[in-house]
Amino acid sequence: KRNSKERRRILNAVDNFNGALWVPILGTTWTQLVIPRSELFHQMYERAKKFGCVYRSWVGSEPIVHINKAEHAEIVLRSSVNITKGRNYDFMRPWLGNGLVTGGGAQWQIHRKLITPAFHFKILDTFQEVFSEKAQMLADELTNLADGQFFDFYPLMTHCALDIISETAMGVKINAMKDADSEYVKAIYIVADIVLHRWFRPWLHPNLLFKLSPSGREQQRNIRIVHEFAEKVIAERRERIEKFGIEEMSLDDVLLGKKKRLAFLDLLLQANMEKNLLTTQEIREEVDTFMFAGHDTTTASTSWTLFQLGNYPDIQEKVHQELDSIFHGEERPVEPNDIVKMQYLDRVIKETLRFHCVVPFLLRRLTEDIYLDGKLVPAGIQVSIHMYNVHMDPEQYTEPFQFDPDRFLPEVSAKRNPYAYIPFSAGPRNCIGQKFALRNTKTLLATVLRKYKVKSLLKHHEAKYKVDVILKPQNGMKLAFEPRTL
Ligand code: HEM
Repeated sequence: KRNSKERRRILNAVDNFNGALWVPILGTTWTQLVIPRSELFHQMYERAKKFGCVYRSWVGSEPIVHINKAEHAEIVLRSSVNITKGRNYDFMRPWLGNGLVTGGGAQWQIHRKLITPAFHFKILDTFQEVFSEKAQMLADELTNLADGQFFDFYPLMTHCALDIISETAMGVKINAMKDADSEYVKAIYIVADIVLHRWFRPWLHPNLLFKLSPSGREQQRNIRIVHEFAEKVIAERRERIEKFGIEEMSLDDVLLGKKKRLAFLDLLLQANMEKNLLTTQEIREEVDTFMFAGHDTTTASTSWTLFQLGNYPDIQEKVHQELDSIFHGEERPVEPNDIVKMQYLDRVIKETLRFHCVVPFLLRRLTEDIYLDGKLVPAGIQVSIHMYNVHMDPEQYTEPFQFDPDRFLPEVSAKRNPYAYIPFSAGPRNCIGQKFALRNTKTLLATVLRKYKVKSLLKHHEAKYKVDVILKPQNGMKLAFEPRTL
C-alpha cells in the first residue's frame, strides 16, 4: 500500500505528461469503451502520435505512463530492479497463479533458475523430433484442404501447437489435432478474452465485484476446465515417473547427451519430490503458464508468417528457393542442422513479428524511479511498453510500414538500437521460450512450405486484431493452400 506522500509524488509526476481526457471512475478507459476491440491496437498507435512518445493514461484511479521508443524501453527492460509486473497480470492470477509470467519476488527467481536449463539448446535438440513429427502431421492434415479454397487455418494450427507443447514440455501426448473441438482451447480463449475485458472496466477490478459479475463467473467456469486439464497432464507424468523411476530422467544426462528426452515438467516434479523446492500447486501454476505461453504464441507466430507470405508471392518464392536448396525436394524431417541454414526464413519470421507483435504490450510497476527525456517517472507507478509502436518507429526503421525481411540482415540490424526489436521482451524477464518458439516455428513453416504455396484472403494492411493477452486475428486466419509443383 502506498502512503499519501508517495501518491502525491506520483500524481505530480503524471501531470507532466499529455494524455486523453480523464473522467471520474473510468479515468481514460472511456476512450477504449467507445470503440470496437479490433480498433484498440490502432488507437494505441494513434495516441502515441497525438500525445508524444511518452504519454499517460488512467485506468480508473491508476495512472500509467506509456513507452513507445527503443531508448525508453531499454531503461525499463535492462533494469534488474524494475522487474515487477503490472496490475493487469493480477487479472491472470486466478488462471496462472504465480507462474513464471505472472509471478515475482523470490519465488520467481527460484523458478526461473530451476526452469532455465529445461530450455538449453541440447534439450531443444531432443525436442526436434517432436517438432518435426507434428509439423508433418500438420502438413498431412492440409492434404485434403489444399485445394486453393480459403479456410480458417487458425484452429488447426492451435491444436498442432498444443500437441507440441504437451509432448515436449510436459512429456504427455494429448492428440489435440485429432480433436478439433477441444474444450480446453475454447476455455483458454474465453479466459484470456475476459482478462482484457476486465482491464478496461475499472469497476470490475475489485476481486469481489468481479467474481459476482457475469464475466467473472464465466471466467471462473472456464478456469476450472483449464486447471483440470493441467492436473490431468501432471497426474499422467507423475504416474510415469513412479513407474519408471525419476533417475531415468536426469538433466545432467541429457546435457551430456546420454538420454533421449527430458520434459520440463520432469524437472519440476523432481524438484518437488526430491528437493521440496516447489509445491504441487506451484507445479500446476507453471504447467498452466507453459501450456498457455507455449502454444498460443507459436500459433500466432506461425499463422502470421503464413499470412505475410500469402501476401508477398515474391518473398514466398525466395523462401521456397531456400528450402529447396536445403532439402532438395526430399520429404525428410527437419533436423537441427537444417534450422541454422534457414537464414532467409529467419528474417521473414523476424519481420513478421515486428508487425504482428504476438505479445503486443507489457506492463511493469516501477520499484525504482526512472527518467524519460529528463522527466521523472516515480517508483510505484505502472509503465506500459508498446512493442508495436517501438517496432514502427521511423527513426529506427525506414518506411516502417513496408514488409522487408532484409531489415534483419546482420549488417542492417547492427545499426539499430538493440531495443528497437523486442517481440520477446529483453533483460531479466525476457521470454524463456524464445529459442523454443523460433525453432518450432521454423520447423512448422519449413515442413508446410516445402509442400504448399499459400495465399491470404486479406491484404497485409487489412489485418484486424483481436487483442487479448496476445495478438490474434479478429476473425480467424483465412488462408488457401495449393500443392507446389517442383
Ligand atoms: C513467438 C513466440 C513467443 C513470443 C513472441 C513470446 C513473447 C514473450 C514476451 C514479450 C514475454 C515477456 C512478457 C512480459 O514481460 O510481460 C514472454 C515471457 C515469457 N514467455 Fe514467451 N513468447 C513466445 C513463445 C514462448 C514459448 C514457446 C514459451 C514456452 C515454451 C514461452 C514462455 C514464456 C514464459 C514462461 C515467459 C515469462 C518469463 C519470465 O518472466 O521469467 N514463450 N514471452
